[in-house]
Amino acid sequence: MIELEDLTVAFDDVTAVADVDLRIDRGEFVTVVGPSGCGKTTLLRAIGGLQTPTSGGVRIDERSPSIAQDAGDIGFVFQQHTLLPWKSALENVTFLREMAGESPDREDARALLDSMGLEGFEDARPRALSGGMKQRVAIARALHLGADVLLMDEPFGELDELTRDELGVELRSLWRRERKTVVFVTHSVPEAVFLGDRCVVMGDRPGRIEAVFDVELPEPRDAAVFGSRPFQERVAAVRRTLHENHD
Ligand SMILES: Nc1ncnc2c1ncn2[C@@H]1O[C@H](COP(=O)(O)OP(=O)(O)OP(=O)(O)O)[C@@H](O)[C@H]1O
Repeated sequence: MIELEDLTVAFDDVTAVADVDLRIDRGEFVTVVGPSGCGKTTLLRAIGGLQTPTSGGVRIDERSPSIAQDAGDIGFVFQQHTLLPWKSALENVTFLREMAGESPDREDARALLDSMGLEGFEDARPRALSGGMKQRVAIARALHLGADVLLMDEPFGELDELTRDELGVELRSLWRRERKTVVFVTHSVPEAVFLGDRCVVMGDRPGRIEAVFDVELPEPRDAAVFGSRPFQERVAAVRRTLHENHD
């Protein structure tokens, strides 16, 4: 379980995140949506131990984020794929575990790439992969680490809309198989509603939680959901809350 208690992160003259309380259950998929600059990335970085809180705190299964990270329990996926250009897709997946001193499990890495639709691209370098494929490799890399918690910061932000929808469908189905705890930050309301069990809506100045929506949609969530009425109603409700809290 991830517990945020009274979490505040301030930079010189900006309070990026103010008094955030949130509990995320093990195996839950939580999305965070909010206007640009409202503190989403800062919140995610604090959860992952990359940003020290000014006050309040974060516990991951009763441990500090840095201890959880040292134990290999947190995987990150960022907007920029951060793959190593000189390594193949397969080597990029195994690399972080090798860095951690573990022997590479090429079979697991290969299976993950296959499950992400990258069969036949194991030996390709990143420059030969499309943006969507690179993000698939980055997700496989995080899963190969064996982390229970995946922190994802706009991972599909640079992709075209169709690829973004496709990857959303794949990620949700992957999550149903693996049941990782996922915290997923996005600007996109439809993406937040489609992916999340709960959708956290942030307001800005200072960054705070305005509302948390339970998203109950029929499973499995596939592309047909995007056109469904319950989906569109939830998107409209989240949008309303965002607009109400943005000046
Ligand atoms: N290292 C830093 N030093 C100073 N200010 C920072 C730092 N990191 C973030 N901020 C400020 O904190 C606020 C929140 O930034 P953050 O990147 O968390 O927002 P965001 O919601 O992720 O934005 P976006 O959606 O545009 O990526 C912004 O005003 C930003 O300028």
